[in-house]
Amino acid sequence: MVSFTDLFLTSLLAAAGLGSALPPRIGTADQRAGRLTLKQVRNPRSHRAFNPARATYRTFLKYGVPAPDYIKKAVAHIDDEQEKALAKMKRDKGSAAAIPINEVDIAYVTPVTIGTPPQTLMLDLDTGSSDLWVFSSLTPSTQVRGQEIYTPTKSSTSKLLSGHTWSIRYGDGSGSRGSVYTDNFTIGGLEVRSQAVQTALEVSSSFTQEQSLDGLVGLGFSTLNTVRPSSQLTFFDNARPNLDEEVFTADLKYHATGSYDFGFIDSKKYTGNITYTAVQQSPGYWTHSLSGYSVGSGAFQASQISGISDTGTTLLYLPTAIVTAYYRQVQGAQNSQYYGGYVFPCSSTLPTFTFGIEGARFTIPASYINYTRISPTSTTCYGGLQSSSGLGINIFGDVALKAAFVVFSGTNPPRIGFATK
Ligand SMILES: CSc1ccc(CNCCO)cc1
Repeated sequence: MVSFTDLFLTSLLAAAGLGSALPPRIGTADQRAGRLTLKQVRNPRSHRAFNPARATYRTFLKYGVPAPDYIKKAVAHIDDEQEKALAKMKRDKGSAAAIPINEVDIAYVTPVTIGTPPQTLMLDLDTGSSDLWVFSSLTPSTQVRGQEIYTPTKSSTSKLLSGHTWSIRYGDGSGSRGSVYTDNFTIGGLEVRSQAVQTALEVSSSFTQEQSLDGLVGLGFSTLNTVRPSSQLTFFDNARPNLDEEVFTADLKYHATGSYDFGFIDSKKYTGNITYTAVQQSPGYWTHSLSGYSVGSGAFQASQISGISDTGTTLLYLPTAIVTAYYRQVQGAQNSQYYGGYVFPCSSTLPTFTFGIEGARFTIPASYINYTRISPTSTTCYGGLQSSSGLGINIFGDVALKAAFVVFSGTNPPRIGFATK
């Protein structure tokens, strides 16, 4: 059977007025004694796409005929087109804003679009969980207070994932549950077709009260997803195969809009080098260790502190011994049962808090730890650093993460990187 390549070459050679001077085939199938059979194999080292004009050019060279100019130009034309095509494939990326939902950065939301035509919602990208759920047309109106909702029946690309349900409870006691659709979903220009979108049939009161938050995008590992009978993949796990780099980055800011990037690391967003450290992905959080800490100008205390980097948790929760060492430096600070944590006079001068990632050091400004007044007229303030003793896990929440540029790397094995900014 004459192959496409043969036909293509013949036609090119014919066009060049060279007839079918195709090179003789190598590798005859003849098994008679005294004859040699050579099996052709693909060159495993050739990563470059096949450029037919280059093959023709070589044929000219092989038969000692100077290749016409247009053949040389054709080689370049095809190389350019292949280069551009490659640049488009596996080059997905996205970049979107991370907007604080109130004046003390209790959470950050990011605009996303769902469905056809696109419905825009503001969702909390949460590395501490792995469900993508939204306020929806199925959420009782008594539980919706100003949130944008996703209405699957208005999307021509929505599909019910029949028989599937979900239910989630977060560390702060909030929660939600519901049904599941798949639909087109984009963040910052990065699209995932048929992303599982979990539609809320019920949300807890703390979600109802957060009127600027329309749901969550879980960016933990998909093993934590609560959809049953079959669990669903996160947006990042769905997008990963098409991303230029298997990463997403968080650049959260203090009382300002930051950003999340997918598929690339923007060198304009950080200074110095990124220091990476190992991630344990079981049971599904971005679990890693700090290499130690220091309070204010005090000496660095080296100690492996295991915890989770969680963009969906507001504060920094560390072992009681570290937290008491910090507040011992704050005149009038106390661990208040009444207020449920460490409080201090708002007029206090707080020390900075520094944490280590391997050999690197990241300092949280005192202002981040002077988190908020107990009430608008109170002179008592609540700390951004609190004890993790009641949680059973240390949580490096937004108070810590906004002091760095953070790279969540979905490579195998996964790792997490921190850089100053
Ligand atoms: C009520 S506002 C709210 C935002 C995010 C979450 C989930 N974050 C915790 C674990 O990452 C819970 C409540």
